[in-house]
Amino acid sequence: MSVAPEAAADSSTCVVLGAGSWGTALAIQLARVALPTLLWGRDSTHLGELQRDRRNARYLPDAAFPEQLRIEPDLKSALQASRDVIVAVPSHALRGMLEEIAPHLLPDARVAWATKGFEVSTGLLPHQVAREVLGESVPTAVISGPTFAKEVGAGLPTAMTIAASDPGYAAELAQRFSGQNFRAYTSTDITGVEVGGAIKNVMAIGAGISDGLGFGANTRIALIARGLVEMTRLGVALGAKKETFMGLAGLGDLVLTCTDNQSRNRRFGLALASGEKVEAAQKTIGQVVEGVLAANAVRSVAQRAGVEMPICEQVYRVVYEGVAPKDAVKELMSRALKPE
Ligand SMILES: NC(=O)C1=CN([C@@H]2O[C@H](COP(=O)(O)OP(=O)(O)OC[C@H]3O[C@@H](n4cnc5c(N)ncnc54)[C@H](OP(=O)(O)O)[C@@H]3O)[C@@H](O)[C@H]2O)C=CC1
Ligand SMILES: O=C(CO)COP(=O)(O)O
Repeated sequence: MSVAPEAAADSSTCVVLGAGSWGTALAIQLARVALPTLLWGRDSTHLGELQRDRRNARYLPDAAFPEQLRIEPDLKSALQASRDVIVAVPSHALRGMLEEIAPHLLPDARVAWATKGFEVSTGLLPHQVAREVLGESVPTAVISGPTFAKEVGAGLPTAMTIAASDPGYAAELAQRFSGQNFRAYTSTDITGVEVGGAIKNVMAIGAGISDGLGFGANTRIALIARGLVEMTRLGVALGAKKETFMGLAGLGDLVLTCTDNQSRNRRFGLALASGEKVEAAQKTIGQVVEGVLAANAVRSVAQRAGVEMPICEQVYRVVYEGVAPKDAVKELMSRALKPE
């Protein structure tokens, strides 16, 4: 396999790292709007299949690759071909991925990530991890919002948020992704956008548990509305803007993930409510379930920040302490009454 020479020479080339469902969908979107796009993944056998089939049968089987999408198995070559790097690996792999690419980035490289979650061992948000690894001089951005990979792969109308401290970079990246089917909004509130993306996964587990136990629409919406309060409270304590949580990367992604079974986090919650064990439920889903790690990380981050997050706390207890989902709900309902 090799990179098409015209792709390597073109300054508009983007490289996407991570050939799971989201990396593949993002690469398809960039190629769909006619940008030369390289997709790299860590498993060369899998990449060979992508090259052969012109689709990702394992992670995104229904979406055929546009012509502008090329598979690049060599990480260094991919990074030499483009200054615009988009990282789409799970949160547990983000630091390692950034460390691996750092020595090979072009001098004017810009790095964005689509990862949702905190780093569990440190409680750091992705932009804080990136700053530790890449330093201050590399322009960085986060891509987030209500964006199921399957729907982006299918070209269905979608909106997302791109946040960067440099508004020019966010605007340029938004321009690159946007097309007739896709609209990217910009923000400078990196912390808010990242907190939204991390917390909504924990809430989606909660919503799956609630629906799986047979509770109704009232319960689901109470969870979403109070979940938004928890998310906002933590975000603001960490320096985010309150308004960000009313946008695509806050409320938008929270509602999407809590209400649709495309969400792996929601399906994980449904499985727990049906009595499945944590490991078995993760195995059945067969893809990353970020809310499992986030439930753990958020607990420590919230405790450190002195922020009360009762729904996240109960999701943590179900996932890590084996508390029965029904008992977790009872606990939430019996909390002392307070003003909204
Ligand atoms: N899917 C979606 O709809 C969306 C996902 N996201 C976020 O995107 C991130 C990635 O998730 P998603 O693509 O969905 O996950 P998937 O489970 O679909 O795929 C995970 C991908 O990451 C790869 N990977 C795992 N560990 C490493 C590593 N150490 N180095 C390099 N690659 C690695 C896997 O490789 P391998 O196959 O070899 O294991 C696989 O290609 C998550 O943070 C998620 O929350 C954000 C928006 C939408
Ligand atoms: O982040 C997502 C949609 O915005 C994907 O959600 P899940 O990881 O729960 O599938």
